[in-house]
Amino acid sequence: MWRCSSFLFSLVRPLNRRIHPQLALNRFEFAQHFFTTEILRTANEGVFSKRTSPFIAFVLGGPGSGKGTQCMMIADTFGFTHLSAGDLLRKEMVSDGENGVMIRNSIKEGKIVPSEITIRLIQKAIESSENYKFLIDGFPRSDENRIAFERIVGVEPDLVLFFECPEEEMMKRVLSRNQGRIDDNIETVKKRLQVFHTLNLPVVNYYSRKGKVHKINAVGTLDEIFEKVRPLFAAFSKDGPRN
Ligand SMILES: Nc1ncnc2c1ncn2[C@@H]1O[C@H](COP(=O)(O)OP(=O)(O)OP(=O)(O)O)[C@@H](O)[C@H]1O
Ligand SMILES: O=c1ccn([C@@H]2O[C@H](COP(=O)(O)O)[C@@H](O)[C@H]2O)c(=O)[nH]1
Ligand SMILES: [Mg+2]
Repeated sequence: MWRCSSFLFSLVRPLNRRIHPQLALNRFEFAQHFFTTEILRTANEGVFSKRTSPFIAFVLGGPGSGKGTQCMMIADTFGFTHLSAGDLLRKEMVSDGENGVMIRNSIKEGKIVPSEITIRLIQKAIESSENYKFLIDGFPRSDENRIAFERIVGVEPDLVLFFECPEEEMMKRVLSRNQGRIDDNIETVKKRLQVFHTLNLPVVNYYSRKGKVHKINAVGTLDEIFEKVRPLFAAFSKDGPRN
């Protein structure tokens, strides 16, 4: 679906620009204009069947709060595509791309990679997907990230999940994760927690004021936490339409 819109967008973009800059459509506007009918025809998921743009849930929480773990369970159960911003950056980091070294240094220091880079990776993943429902895990990390996403991609999240977890628990989980991540060490975790408080939380507060945040107590077994998450996605099914 979105891959298709991207291809067609690339065909009409020069035309848009020649006509009038204000008439140029961004990619999602284009998808809305040209694919509304198809979504209406194929969708079969209650209130969301009338959607004309992708369904986007931002999944936020401190390091080790369980975002990735719960996203995998949501994706498996409800047919979402799970896009972890951190995973996309780690993949880019080991590719031959020009930003590899900068991304590695940022992750090692627990710093936030420039918005344009992360957004480009997320946007590419959305556009190349057949799906229309996405979990964006670990993004936006700052108000600057959030504003850039809204400006570049032109959509707001439909809901925001926030996993609330005590610091000692997050620290314990990260330090016993054992996946070979370069930021799973005590020095980097301390920095990441600081960034979480100063830059990530304002994003949660912003969406709270807009009534979009669903706060989940992230302490408990995986299944206990998933049972709190489940009702938020009840309108979706695993075998629901992907295009
Ligand atoms: N409810 C839980 N109880 C105990 N351990 C958990 C729980 N949820 C996840 N974990 C474990 O904690 C570690 C961190 O979880 P996860 O990778 O899902 O966190 P995250 O929020 O994605 O972290 P990061 O932001 O660092 O990517 C993993 O080893 C995971 O298996
Ligand atoms: O939007 C993002 C997401 C992540 N980063 C960088 O990656 C690491 C790890 O992210 P996880 O989500 O915990 O896997 C994070 O500390 C940042 O350095 C980012 O810059 N922007
Ligand atoms: Mg994660």
